[in-house]
Amino acid sequence: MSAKSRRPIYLSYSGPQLLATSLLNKGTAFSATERRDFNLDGLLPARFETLEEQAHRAYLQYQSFAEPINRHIYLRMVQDTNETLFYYLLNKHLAEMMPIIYTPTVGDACERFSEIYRRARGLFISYPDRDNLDAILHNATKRHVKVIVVTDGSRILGLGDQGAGGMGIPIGKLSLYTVCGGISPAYTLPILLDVGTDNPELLHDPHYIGWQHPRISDQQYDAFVEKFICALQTRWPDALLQFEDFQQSKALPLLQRYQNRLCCFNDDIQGTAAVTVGTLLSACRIQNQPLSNQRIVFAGAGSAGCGIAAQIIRQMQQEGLSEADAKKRILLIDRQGLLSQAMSNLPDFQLQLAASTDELDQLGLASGADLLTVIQKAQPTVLIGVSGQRGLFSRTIIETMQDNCPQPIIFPLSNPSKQIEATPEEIMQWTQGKALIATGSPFAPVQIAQQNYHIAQCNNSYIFPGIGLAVIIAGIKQITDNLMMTASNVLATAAANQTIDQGLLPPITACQQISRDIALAVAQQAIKDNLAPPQTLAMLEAALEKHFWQPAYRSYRRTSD
Ligand SMILES: NC(=O)c1ccc[n+]([C@@H]2O[C@H](COP(=O)([O-])OP(=O)(O)OC[C@H]3O[C@@H](n4cnc5c(N)ncnc54)[C@H](O)[C@@H]3O)[C@@H](O)[C@H]2O)c1
Ligand SMILES: O=C(O)C[C@H](O)C(=O)O
Ligand SMILES: [Mn+2]
Repeated sequence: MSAKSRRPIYLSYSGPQLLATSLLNKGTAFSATERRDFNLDGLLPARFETLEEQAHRAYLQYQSFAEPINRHIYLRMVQDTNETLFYYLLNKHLAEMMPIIYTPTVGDACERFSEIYRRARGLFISYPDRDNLDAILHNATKRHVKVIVVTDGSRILGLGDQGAGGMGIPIGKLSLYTVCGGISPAYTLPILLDVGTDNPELLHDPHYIGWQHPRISDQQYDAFVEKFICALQTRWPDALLQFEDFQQSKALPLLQRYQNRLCCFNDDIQGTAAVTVGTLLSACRIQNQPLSNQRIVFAGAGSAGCGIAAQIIRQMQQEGLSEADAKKRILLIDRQGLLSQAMSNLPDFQLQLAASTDELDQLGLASGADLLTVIQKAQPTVLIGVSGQRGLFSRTIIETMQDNCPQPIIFPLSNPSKQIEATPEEIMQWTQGKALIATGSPFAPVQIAQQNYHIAQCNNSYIFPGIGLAVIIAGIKQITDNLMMTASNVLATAAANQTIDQGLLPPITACQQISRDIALAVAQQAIKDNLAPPQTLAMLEAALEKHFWQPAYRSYRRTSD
């Protein structure tokens, strides 16, 4: 539906209050009639500007900042002043601005959150306010919240505990829900659960903006989250809740506790698994091999690593392997080396995926073997980095892998860029341009022997906006691994024509189309799986068109009209 054919919005706001409401503010784009009707005369300079003209000025201002962090601060200011202009700008310059509002610059913004803090956005729910949750949610002032991203700031990208500074992540993720998934910013809400921080620098920083207190005990934490979830369910029972950047000890337990109680998912476990399986399928297509032929080694067996491994096993089972045989194709390495069933004290989610003693014997590997030894002996065809450790993939490791596999698939997925296991440039040089690479953060194309290779950004941002859109158009009640698998297959299909030099995934500028495709496929699957009320494809398509928000100014009328 074009913006022009949309009905006017009836407002009770006027004057400075209207200009201060970022979802409604048009700045110099308020017409003469609107200026008169809404008491704006004299509050704006004389000239009327179109959105396009405003965006032109904003882009010049944006370019006047050299440092990514300053560009981030600028864009966040535009977002907090005029959201229509912010999303119009983003749409126009998506490839350039996505790394500024999202990964990797959002990582700097989280680390420096207190220092660069300007204006309030979203909800900070701190532990001392635990008896006031309903009032806090009420203060969000948004009646129709449909997508929430929540973090407790405990594992922000590969940057560890950032406390309240972690709020940068939900804000950035929700910006992508809007720009890629067409979800109106009026429906989104970022939330930071402030349960303290164990980051010593933040605990001693006189400017720290959060609750300056060590993280609460596990018992207090569980009770607090439970209260939060209950308050959410009372106020917005149909909203989608995305858990984001929770530390390992919390991520999976929270997902397991809540996935059957409300419409929620953990992006680092499930969204990452979906994008990675989709990207792997794209690499397999280039190699003309099924996924089930690959032997896969993980460096990092945390939320992301084990989430991806579990989804790979499901995909291999779909290709015809038994669960046991699929498991055998995967080896996981964490700080203590190769994970095996012989290790005591492994958490359950790792134990389930750890190698059996029989497998170790067959491969001639010892429990706890280091990465290099595992690569020498197991001869993997795929290496996935989700460790957050810069430099973990050394030249020796990559060269050793290629000794037994001429075209290795190597995915250093850790974010932000400074935490990557090895850069695409390094890997391409060490493999003479042969490796099929995908990274979590964006990287410039690599030139080898006069050939430019684009590097796919295997980031969950290809997945979650489409999931959100699916929930909205179909009224999905629960997010399952099967729905995530549907999303990864849609992504693989979208990548079906990629050539090696174009990279394993379509460019991020294709994200709107991919999100639409994911939304429709996931919605249909949810209906089949009885997770949403029946609707025809035509009905879903119509709902998608109706909901897909585009940045354009609407006309306003006074409520008294
Ligand atoms: N590309 C994406 O879309 C995406 C999505 C999620 C997470 N990530 C990235 O993956 C990384 C991990 O995220 P997570 O949620 O799994 O965190 P996590 O803390 O749950 O897991 C990280 C694991 O790496 C292990 N590790 C640390 N040093 C290691 C080493 N030298 N060798 C082997 N293992 C080591 C840790 O012990 C831990 O188990 C982060 O950098 C994050 O930014 C990327
Ligand atoms: O935030 C990202 O860029 C991806 C992912 O969710 C991460 O935690 O690294
Ligand atoms: Mn994350």
